[in-house]
Amino acid sequence: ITKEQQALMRVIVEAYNRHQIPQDVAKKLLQEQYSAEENFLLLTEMATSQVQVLVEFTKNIPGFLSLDHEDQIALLKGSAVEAMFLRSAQVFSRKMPNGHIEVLEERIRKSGISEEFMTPMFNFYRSIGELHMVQEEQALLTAITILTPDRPYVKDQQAVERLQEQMLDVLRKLCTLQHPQEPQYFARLLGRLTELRTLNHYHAEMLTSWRMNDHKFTPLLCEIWDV
Ligand SMILES: Nc1ccc(C(=O)O[C@H]2C[C@H]3CC[C@@H]2C3)cc1
Repeated sequence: ITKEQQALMRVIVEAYNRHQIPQDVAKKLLQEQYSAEENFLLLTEMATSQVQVLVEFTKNIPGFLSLDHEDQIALLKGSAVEAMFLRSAQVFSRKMPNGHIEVLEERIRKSGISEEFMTPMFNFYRSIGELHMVQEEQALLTAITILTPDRPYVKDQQAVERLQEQMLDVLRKLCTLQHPQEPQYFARLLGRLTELRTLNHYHAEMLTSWRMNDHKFTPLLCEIWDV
């Protein structure tokens, strides 16, 4: 790993750790009562803060702010669901003290999310948990997800590809260093990004069903998901 790649990684990891879900949202998960309405409001608050954290993290990805402004918006809107699930999977699988995980799982299960979406979502959480990623890998994988060139409406795909390739190169070297006994580890991480893409479809269904039951969203969520 070259000196500049180490600097790149430090910037990404610091940004990733600096922007975390506010503690008060996490605390509320434990305190509020368990009605479906209350659970939905908590998830809305959680998703809204996840999107805020995503925007702040993205602004710190070296080179991102030099991209075409409309492409910056297209990348954020195109990756918001995947970045949110990647981060909540990581929060789920490690950051949260044990008691909290069951509570969050319980609230998600009882918030009007349809069963057919629940399974793939928790399978994904489990598959991320099993990887035991270090924070550098988590931060780089999130940046790689955001810098996906073929999102809808991206005009200058080459510019995005150049940034993404830089991140992929650092991640590949890091995996070789961190997991010498597992040469396939890097490929497994990228395989998670494919699994992540399938969640987009389920998430869109989830939003539609909530909207049909007249559930309230925040302005930020309406804007990022065009609902
Ligand atoms: N009004 C909304 C509430 C929650 C979401 C959402 O995507 O929630 C995500 C956060 C974690 C729990 C369900 C998923 C993962 C979207 C709109």
